[in-house]
Amino acid sequence: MSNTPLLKTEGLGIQFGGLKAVDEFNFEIDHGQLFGLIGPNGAGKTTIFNLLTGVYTPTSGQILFEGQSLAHKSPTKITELGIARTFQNIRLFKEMSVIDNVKVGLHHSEEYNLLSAIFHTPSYFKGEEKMDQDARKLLAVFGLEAYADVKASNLPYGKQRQLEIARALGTNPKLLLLDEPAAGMNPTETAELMKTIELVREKFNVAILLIEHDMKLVMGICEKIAVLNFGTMLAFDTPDKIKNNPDVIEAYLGSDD
Ligand SMILES: Nc1ncnc2c1ncn2[C@@H]1O[C@H](COP(=O)(O)OP(=O)(O)OP(=O)(O)O)[C@@H](O)[C@H]1O
Repeated sequence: MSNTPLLKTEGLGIQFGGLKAVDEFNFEIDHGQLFGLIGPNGAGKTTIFNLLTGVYTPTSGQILFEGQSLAHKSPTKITELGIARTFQNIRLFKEMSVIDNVKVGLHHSEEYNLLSAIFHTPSYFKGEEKMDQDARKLLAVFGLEAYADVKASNLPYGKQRQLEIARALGTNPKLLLLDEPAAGMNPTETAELMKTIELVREKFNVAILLIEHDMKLVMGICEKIAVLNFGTMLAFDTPDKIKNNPDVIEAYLGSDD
């Protein structure tokens, strides 16, 4: 079992009508690794996240998570198995408090007994208390504990993105997928985010795959980078090699991004 990669895709593909959005995508990531996924707009990056999380069903190939096929598994089941994500456009429960947003994620990992919840038994209160403590611990990692009772929509933009990551971590993932976490951030927020991502990887011992257009961030923290172009993998290498790969320069770095 120790040789089994955390995540492996074999010939993964999906077609929408005549368009092969992702084609023959072969990729591997192991426990604790921090990889990037880059490529021009429309290259298929978010589609890959949607395939990995069960939002889309592949039309070819397969996805193995700890050696187990994810075929026909629902997004909820996939979260339970250990894959969590954030979205390109922040998807928080904006009217709820910061801490309640984290608790929503924690429900996945808690043994939740419906009867005890309805009748508010002592075990319900104990469960609630534990959830509250766990949520506060997670917020503390992101320096968000002082904002626990603030409405999520009232947080500054950069902190909303951090909260989304905190909520995803609440499901106790082994693999965290971050979709353009620096989108819309100013340089100070981006620099803070880079530190947060590295801290999360160390503290939670989680593998991270991130889609990002901010090259400074990607090149600065990723061990390896997969480059996607028109749905196919153009290169999969270390940041230094990617930077100097002529195909990549032409397809991506030379484009408007
Ligand atoms: N549900 C869908 N139905 C039809 N086409 C789709 C669907 N989802 C994605 N596509 C198409 O697949 C291609 C890849 O889109 P995707 O959003 O994965 O790109 P991306 O690399 O994430 O781009 P960006 O950097 O702009 O977010 C695009 O041509 C897109 O229009």
